[in-house]
Amino acid sequence: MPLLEVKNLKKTYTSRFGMNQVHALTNVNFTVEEGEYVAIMGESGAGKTTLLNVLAALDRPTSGSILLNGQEISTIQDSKLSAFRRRHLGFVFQDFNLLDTFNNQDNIFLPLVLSNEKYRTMKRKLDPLAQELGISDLMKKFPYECSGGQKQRVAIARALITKPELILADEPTGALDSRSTEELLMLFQRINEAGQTILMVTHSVKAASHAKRVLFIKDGTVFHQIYRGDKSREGMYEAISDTLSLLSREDGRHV
Ligand SMILES: Nc1ncnc2c1ncn2[C@@H]1O[C@H](COP(=O)(O)OP(=O)(O)OP(=O)(O)O)[C@@H](O)[C@H]1O
Repeated sequence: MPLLEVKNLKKTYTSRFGMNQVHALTNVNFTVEEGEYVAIMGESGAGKTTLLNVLAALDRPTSGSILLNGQEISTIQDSKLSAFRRRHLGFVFQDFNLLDTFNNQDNIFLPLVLSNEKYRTMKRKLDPLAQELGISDLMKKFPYECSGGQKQRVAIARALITKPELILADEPTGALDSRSTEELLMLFQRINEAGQTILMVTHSVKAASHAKRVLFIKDGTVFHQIYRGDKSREGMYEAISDTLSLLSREDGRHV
């Protein structure tokens, strides 16, 4: 059984008085196996953020099915959604989403605090993770005292501390300089090699070339995919660039 199974997923936004409809996801089908590292690419407006929001159970699909470990998530009751997200998913955002009024340690503890874990248990989980991510010295600092790359590592610690089945990352390198981008990509690779499943939306060909598979979304559907296979990073980079330029042409359906 795949870790994530998305079937016939549709999302239509309807304006308040029903005058306008936008078919953001027209028919999305794909699966993600445990341990995969998948990037999602596509032009602006293709439906990537919509897809991520629906997968994250932050928004409801219009129809279709999303199974995470066999559990249908599109029909989970509102009252149970936050707990579901905390238990099963980890999030990494472009703008980090850290709370500036909490120090880094408390930001990382947040999902555990919400699950009523004891301080001692939280600390036991944090210490090896902070060490692995190279942020042990930053625990008492506040996010506004840290660089973008440091903040993103804190955000990754917050995502990983609950041992989620799936990390959903939305443009995680978008706010980072090239050195921090490289560090983050190496870190994602290490985390993935340690068994963590990652699904990442990105505009960056470089970021996507680190993934084991890239899905291309066009007009609200999965249009094409590339497997890394035994391609080098450079080979993957080229294959992604070629596909993107085909996608941007009107006759891209010949991919
Ligand atoms: N809340 C909303 N209400 C109405 N239409 C929306 C809403 N959110 C997104 N859309 C529309 O749905 C389509 C897909 O948008 P989406 O944000 O998912 O694209 P995207 O691929 O993430 O784009 P980008 O790369 O620019 O972030 C677009 O036409 C967008 O205008």
